[in-house]
Amino acid sequence: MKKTVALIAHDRKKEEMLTFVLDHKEQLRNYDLIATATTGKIVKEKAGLPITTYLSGPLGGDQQIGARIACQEVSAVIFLRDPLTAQPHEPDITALLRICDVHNIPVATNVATAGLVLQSLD
Ligand SMILES: O=C(CO)COP(=O)(O)O
Repeated sequence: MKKTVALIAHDRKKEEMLTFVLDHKEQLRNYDLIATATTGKIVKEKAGLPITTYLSGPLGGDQQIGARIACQEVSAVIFLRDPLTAQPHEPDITALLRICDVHNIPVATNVATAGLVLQSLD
């Protein structure tokens, strides 16, 4: 069974996420990808990778992905947070990071770490 990798990026990090995905496209094909709505739409349309999307982060998407993590269904999370902008759904973001720690799931919050996490998944 394929491992599942979650991709999430805040608005000012979406371009960085797209560049990361394009740079790692062949490797990412090996995984079932899941994402919050807008991040997933960009990955699907601009990188052409199949991806399952949930709600947008502010509407509950982080919590939906968190639920999958809690069910042990996600192998790694790449979450490019915007550290310079306050988010209305900050509690959901904190909860997502917390649930990764609860279940010892690797979570990368910048592209440098994301590269290392992907390398170690194979
Ligand atoms: O807000 C997000 C994560 O907290 C991301 O949601 P979108 O991918 O829908 O922009």
